[in-house]
Amino acid sequence: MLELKQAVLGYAGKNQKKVVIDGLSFSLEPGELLCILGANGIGKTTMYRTILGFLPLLGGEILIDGVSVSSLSRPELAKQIAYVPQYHTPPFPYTVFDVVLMGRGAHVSSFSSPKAEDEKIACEMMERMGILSMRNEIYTQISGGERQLVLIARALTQQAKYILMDEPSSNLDFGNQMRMLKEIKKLAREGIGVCFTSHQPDHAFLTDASVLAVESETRFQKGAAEDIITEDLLKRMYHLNARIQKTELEDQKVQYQILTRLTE
Ligand SMILES: Nc1ncnc2c1ncn2[C@@H]1O[C@H](COP(=O)(O)OP(=O)(O)OP(=O)(O)O)[C@@H](O)[C@H]1O
Repeated sequence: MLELKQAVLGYAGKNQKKVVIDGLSFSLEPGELLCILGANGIGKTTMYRTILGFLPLLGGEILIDGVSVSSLSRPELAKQIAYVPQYHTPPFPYTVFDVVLMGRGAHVSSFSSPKAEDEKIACEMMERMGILSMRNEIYTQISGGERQLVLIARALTQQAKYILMDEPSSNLDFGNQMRMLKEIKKLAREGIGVCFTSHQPDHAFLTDASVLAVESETRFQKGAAEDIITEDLLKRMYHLNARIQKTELEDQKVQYQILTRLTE
């Protein structure tokens, strides 16, 4: 289990400290799908970067199965957590295949090169994301949405226990958004703990994800999507008057939809 306990997240310079999130506690279980909601600038990326050790933890603890992530080496951490960033520009014009194969880094010792087995896994994951035919294209010359799919394939290739995704649907067209959501739901069913941020609360309903709502520096709540995403929450978080419509479907499932109108 990945656990944050009273975590204080932010930026510490030589003379000043900027706390963005203060006292965040939640856990992500293997096989759980968690959607993190929060307004722009609330601290979602800061949280990911702290979990991954790119930013120092300013207080509290971050643990995997009871062990502090700060005590893990880079390859040990990479076997536990894969990350899909919002933006990524590699320093060289690698091919799509090379970028995806980089996900095997933690599994290949520094003195050896990737083996046929690593290449097979990379190809399988490209196929899964529908980008195998792009394998020889230059990563810096493909579209933003295509890059997003490549980064997801790279994270899958890492075969980590947990995947953290920073707005994975932000550059994707409607069809690719739905396919990506289906894919991450499937990953969770396969036992991976998947956490994704989204600016579309609908995505939490669509995927039956649990939700962590980050409302302010000190106000957070986690629970089932239908309990957390309320009309009041949408007003507090997005300053929006919206209605949540509940529809009973024939197969006894319930569908929740967020309805908004543009008013003068
Ligand atoms: N390098 C930095 N130094 C100081 N403050 C920073 C730095 N990077 C980000 N911040 C601040 O941290 C806060 C949280 O930013 P963060 O990028 O984590 O938000 P976010 O929730 O991911 O936003 P968005 O939804 O817009 O991507 C913001 O106020 C931002 O200005």
